[in-house]
Amino acid sequence: MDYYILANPHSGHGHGQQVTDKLTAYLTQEKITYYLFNTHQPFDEHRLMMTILAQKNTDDRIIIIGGDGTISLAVNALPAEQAFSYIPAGSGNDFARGLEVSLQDTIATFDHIHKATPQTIYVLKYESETLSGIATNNFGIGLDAAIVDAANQSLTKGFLNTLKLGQLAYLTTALKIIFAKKPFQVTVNGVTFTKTFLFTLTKHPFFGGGVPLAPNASLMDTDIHLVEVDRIHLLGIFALIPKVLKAKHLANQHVHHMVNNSFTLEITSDQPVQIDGEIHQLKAHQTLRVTTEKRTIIK
Ligand SMILES: Nc1ncnc2c1ncn2[C@@H]1O[C@H](COP(=O)(O)OP(=O)(O)OP(=O)(O)O)[C@@H](O)[C@H]1O
Repeated sequence: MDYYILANPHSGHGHGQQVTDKLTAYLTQEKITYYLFNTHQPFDEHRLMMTILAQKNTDDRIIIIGGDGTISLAVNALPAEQAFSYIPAGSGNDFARGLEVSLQDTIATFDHIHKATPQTIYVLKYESETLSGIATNNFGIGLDAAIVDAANQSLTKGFLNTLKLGQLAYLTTALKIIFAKKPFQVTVNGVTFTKTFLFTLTKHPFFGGGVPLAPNASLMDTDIHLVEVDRIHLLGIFALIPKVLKAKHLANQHVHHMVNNSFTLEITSDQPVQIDGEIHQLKAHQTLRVTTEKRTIIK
């Protein structure tokens, strides 16, 4: 059994390179055969995964090293029946938090992988006329899309990440966007929300680098968690933020939490959507269906 490693050396501001170096040194020392495929540019994951799939034998294993963007792109390139392992090396690492994989100890994570047997997890699968794919983290419409878009571009994120306060980047950007973002209307599984501010579907608890948006969500079951927050006055929003950070927000009257294994929704105005941190557009009056897809992880 050999290892095929797909690594993004740029993830986590260079942490991907450090994690890869640590792992490959250990594999060499342990005389475990591996083949390393480093991404050379953004969105290189699909091409590399195709090469790996063409070269590997059935009993060889795939390890993905990177952050949330890397794991999302890599899983989208993988056939559903192909097992994979993941060693986190990003800045947010929400998928790794959801999987309960160590964010620190690369070698311990590999040792677990090496001895582990395959397990089933469920990730989001989304389909509309113009958008389709797999989301390993979250699918968000409106506010969180605007926040992710702005946070990805903001200089603050890089600065705060160097201080290991990446979560704050989303928070400070969120504060700015909160003043500007208008509510929108969405109908989901027959329920209409007329003044939606934040609308996020997720299979695991975390959002924006460890914020527990859906504290009871799990990758191990088929439940999809929808968290919807209404547009309320600014004081109410500010009062809600510490509650979200402490996972106490679901009891708030302006927060709606629905759990189902399938959601069908439609919006009445065009909105930005963020899918695993990538920004797309969702058109008004297009039906979007979100279900789960079974995947196999070795962790
Ligand atoms: N060699 C490369 N140079 C620049 N960008 C790359 C390279 N390889 C991959 N990418 C891009 O990096 C992005 C993924 O980064 P990733 O999300 O994994 O790290 P991160 O942002 O540090 O972590 P997190 O999302 O967990 O905060 C993807 O858009 C991917 O295409």
